[in-house]
Amino acid sequence: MTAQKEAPVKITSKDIAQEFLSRYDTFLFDCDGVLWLGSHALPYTQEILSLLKQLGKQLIFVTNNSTKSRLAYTKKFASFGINVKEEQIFTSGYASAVYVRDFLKLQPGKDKVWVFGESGIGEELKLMGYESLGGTDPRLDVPFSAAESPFLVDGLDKDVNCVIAGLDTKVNYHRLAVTLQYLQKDTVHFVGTNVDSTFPQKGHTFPGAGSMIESLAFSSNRRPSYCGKPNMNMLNTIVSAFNLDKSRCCMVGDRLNTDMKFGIEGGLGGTLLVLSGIETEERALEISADYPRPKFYIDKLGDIYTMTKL
Ligand SMILES: O=C(O)COP(=O)(O)O
Ligand SMILES: [Mg+2]
Repeated sequence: MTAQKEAPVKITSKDIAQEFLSRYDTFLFDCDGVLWLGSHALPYTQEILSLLKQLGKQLIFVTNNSTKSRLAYTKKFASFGINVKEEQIFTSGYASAVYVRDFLKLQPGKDKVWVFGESGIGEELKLMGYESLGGTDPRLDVPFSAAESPFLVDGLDKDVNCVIAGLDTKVNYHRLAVTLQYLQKDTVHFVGTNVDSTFPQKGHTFPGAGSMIESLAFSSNRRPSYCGKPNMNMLNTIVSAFNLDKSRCCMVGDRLNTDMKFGIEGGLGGTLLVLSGIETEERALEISADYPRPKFYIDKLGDIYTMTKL
């Protein structure tokens, strides 16, 4: 892993904040733990994003959260008073659908995808013309019975050639059991949205997508192809979509092994770790083989706004 040799700089004053802002033209924002915790916006999220827009900065949102589609995210942003276009948003669900289309080259209208996860994955697949099964189908909410599951009684769907697994807050034995049946076929590809072991919410840390996907990996004795951060395919898609000068880009995130790794291994000019989600100051400063150190860190994103404005 490319190590960040210099110790991370903590943004603690107006001068450091302004110097930080002047270095970059484009900011790539992680969402959970940076902009909000579930339905609670973090302080001054709306203000810092509009300040950056006023300064002429380009804003891109890169989330490992696959539960919502990009369109659904525009509505979440709007609920916080933030106007964001679908093209500015990249989710791990979208990245997984792109992988199915461009790398696995599954055929829309013919190949189907079994989804372990929420609506964000199936909606992105549908936009690309793929039929998906499983996912939010309410019949999966029923307690599992091998003899009665409508997904098993008539046999597996022969057109399913891929499983995409992501965060599912309705995870249960029925979903795990049927997904495993598809993964036991070695012709079925195994795609994971994101590795995040945990998921930050207001006042709590809950299980993340990785904890569910790894359960499927363990039972099937297979490894998934993970598509979200820190996978470089996701970064390459973004860099070419916007023709970005990577040296003038900064990745802002709350997790070292996804967000900071994504920015550092992707050769972006900067990385900013916020301590409002998963990580602590101690871990930000630690030298570890498992995750890189960020270039900058700050308690929370909104502090940049309060430091420069108030
Ligand atoms: O859903 C997750 O696990 C994390 O999402 P994030 O990348 O926006 O922090
Ligand atoms: Mg995050």
